[in-house]
Amino acid sequence: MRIQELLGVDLPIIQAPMAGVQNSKLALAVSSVGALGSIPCAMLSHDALRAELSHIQSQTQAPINVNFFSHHQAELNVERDAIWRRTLAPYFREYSIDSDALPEGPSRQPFSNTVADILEEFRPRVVSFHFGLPEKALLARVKAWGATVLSTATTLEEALWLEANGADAIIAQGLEAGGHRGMFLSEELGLQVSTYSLLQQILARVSLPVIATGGIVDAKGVSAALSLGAAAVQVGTAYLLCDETNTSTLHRQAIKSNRSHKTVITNLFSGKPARGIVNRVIHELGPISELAPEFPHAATAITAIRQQAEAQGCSDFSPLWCGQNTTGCKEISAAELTLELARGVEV
Ligand SMILES: Cc1cc2nc3c(=O)[nH]c(=O)nc-3n(C[C@H](O)[C@H](O)[C@H](O)COP(=O)(O)O)c2cc1C
Repeated sequence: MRIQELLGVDLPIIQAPMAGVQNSKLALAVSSVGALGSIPCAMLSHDALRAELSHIQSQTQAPINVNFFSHHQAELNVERDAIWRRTLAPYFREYSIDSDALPEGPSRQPFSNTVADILEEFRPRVVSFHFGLPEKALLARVKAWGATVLSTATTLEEALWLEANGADAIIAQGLEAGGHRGMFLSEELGLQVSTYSLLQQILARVSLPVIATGGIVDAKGVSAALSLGAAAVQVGTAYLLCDETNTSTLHRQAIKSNRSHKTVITNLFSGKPARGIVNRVIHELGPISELAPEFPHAATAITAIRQQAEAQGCSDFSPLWCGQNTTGCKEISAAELTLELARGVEV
């Protein structure tokens, strides 16, 4: 089956779900020209999720991909958290923050039965997961209404695991990709490979359709990925400046600046590795810290500093998620960008 039939869309192009910078407005714009729009749901409350799904239902019959995290939610390790707060103490002092009285960081609950209850009311055609897949019974609930299930692999081993455990298509996320790495079997960053290498490694061993993602920003990139055998592409970073995103002014400034090519994989902002533009806190602490609490608990302390800094117009502590290739980022409508990308698809 062609991937367009599996996903219910005309174009083999998926707008990547991007938590924190977009909602259904971007997804609907992308969907309006025949590609698959996505909404990131990992940080939505149950009420907000229901509101987004109702809004989409009122606007379109076309499928929209709903995206969730399926990580194992670690308990907060109080000792490690205290060490982390001590590491960040100079910044707390700089911004006069009481590190003993921090509000909890942004919620990132894994996919759950409660969320599946809400989805069942709407029966979305495409559901994607980052960080593996939910446990078997929960995944079976999603598949029971006929959803196509996508999940991200960052290594060949992860792709083989996803194939054996119920994914319908695999998103091959290369090292270039912006945002969180979907890695779930190994934490070994040194084993992560670039998009085209990963795509070909997976295609050689897996029979499911493979969607290439990471560093694909224009028609030439789309064409290259498809000619290497990708069934579709997923594009994130290129959409970050589009009119329909909520990318903050500071984030936009960083993407448009002459430092946008300086991205690294860092765990400082959430506890899991993610790619973003280098800023002061990454520069001073180093991108990867053994001391950062486990995902998502690392977010609590740094978010408190980030909020104070951002209020002063400073992105020194902001997660400036961004892929390695920003050459396709344009301040145009998402429909225009999607149609530009579509020129890379042979018809
Ligand atoms: C700002 C940002 C936020 C992201 N958030 C998510 C997310 O919530 N869920 C997800 O599955 N992937 C997320 N990603 C990763 C994308 O799905 C995709 O792997 C990546 O954007 C592809 O690389 P590119 O940015 O070079 O196009 C995010 C990426 C970015 C840039």
